[in-house]
Amino acid sequence: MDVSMSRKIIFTFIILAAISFYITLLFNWCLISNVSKSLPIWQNNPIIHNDDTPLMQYSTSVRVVSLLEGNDTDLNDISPKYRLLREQGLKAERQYPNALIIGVKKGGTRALLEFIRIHPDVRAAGSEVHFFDKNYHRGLQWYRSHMPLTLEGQLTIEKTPSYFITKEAPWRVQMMNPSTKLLVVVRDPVTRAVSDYTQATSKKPDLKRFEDLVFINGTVGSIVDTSWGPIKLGLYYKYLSRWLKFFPFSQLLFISGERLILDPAVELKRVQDFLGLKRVVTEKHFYFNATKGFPCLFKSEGHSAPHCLGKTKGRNHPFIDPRVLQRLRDFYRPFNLRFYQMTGINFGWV
Ligand SMILES: Nc1ncnc2c1ncn2[C@@H]1O[C@H](COP(=O)(O)OS(=O)(=O)O)[C@@H](OP(=O)(O)O)[C@H]1O
Repeated sequence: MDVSMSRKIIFTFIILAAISFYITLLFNWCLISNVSKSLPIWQNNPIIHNDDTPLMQYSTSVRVVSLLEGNDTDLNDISPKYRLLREQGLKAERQYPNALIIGVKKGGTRALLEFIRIHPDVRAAGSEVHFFDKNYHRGLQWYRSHMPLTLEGQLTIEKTPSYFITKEAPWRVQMMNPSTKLLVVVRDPVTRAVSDYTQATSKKPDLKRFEDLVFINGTVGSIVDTSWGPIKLGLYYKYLSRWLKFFPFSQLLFISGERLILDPAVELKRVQDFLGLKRVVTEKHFYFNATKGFPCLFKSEGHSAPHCLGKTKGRNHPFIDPRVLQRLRDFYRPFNLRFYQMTGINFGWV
């Protein structure tokens, strides 16, 4: 091999080495710049989850927040949805309820809550909070912490049916907010008593027969035992007069439990008007489920598919001696009349 030939080989080798070095450099630069671009994306998009537990991911502590149920500090979160809300001047907060479904037990209170919360301007506490009866000692902050997050303009609603019969509840609610709107779902006290009893037997199957508990000495002709819870609770006028000592009549709305089953849209129209809401919940939201025998929903906040209320709503009632039922109707008649006079509504219980 002559000298000029070996020079050519060395020269070609140098050129090739330079090109390969340049390509490697270019490749590494692209790689580094892409990785650094993707890092802020991880940081700006924390994973949305229903739990508050921190999640370790990509060796980084990622705060897990729920858009709907998080606490107030979640608002400082940099999730794009919150940023969007903030940019629009919207702030999500927990607030005390503007309206309460105060009763009556077994009147159809769950149905009312589930129906009204379809409304986009309504947010509801999912379970009964029992603040104004059992949990009052826990304080208002505790109560508020059990409320859902709401945006400006949205109403907060809570339902605990035992409020209606709790002696202290009227003044306690008034102390919280004298403008609180009060919703009362009422139902024929006779069927309500049977419904109450049916629920009690589901928890205590060895409970005496309804017929044996209704009367003081257990016989049909004798005195109705008004100390027995299912009977006492049907004396609506008595409980209502307590509430009227603390709230003007205009702040109460009475919903017929029977109409809520037969024609939910009509009752929901009244409820929306009373709460100052646009009439959004209409007949289009309901269908009648013949098997269940009750109106059900096409969709709601938590379900995108048609669904009915749970198994504990719309139970089969036991057979009750018709003479006992008639005796109870006669017993309630004067008290119902008094209630009709107080509310200005004839609920048609016969
Ligand atoms: N749409 C629909 N689906 C199912 N059930 C309905 C509905 N609308 C009203 N109801 C009636 O609601 C009764 C239960 O009342 P409450 O929800 O107030 O009960 S509770 O006090 O919260 O336990 C329940 O009483 P029972 O029939 O005795 O189970 C129902 O009659």
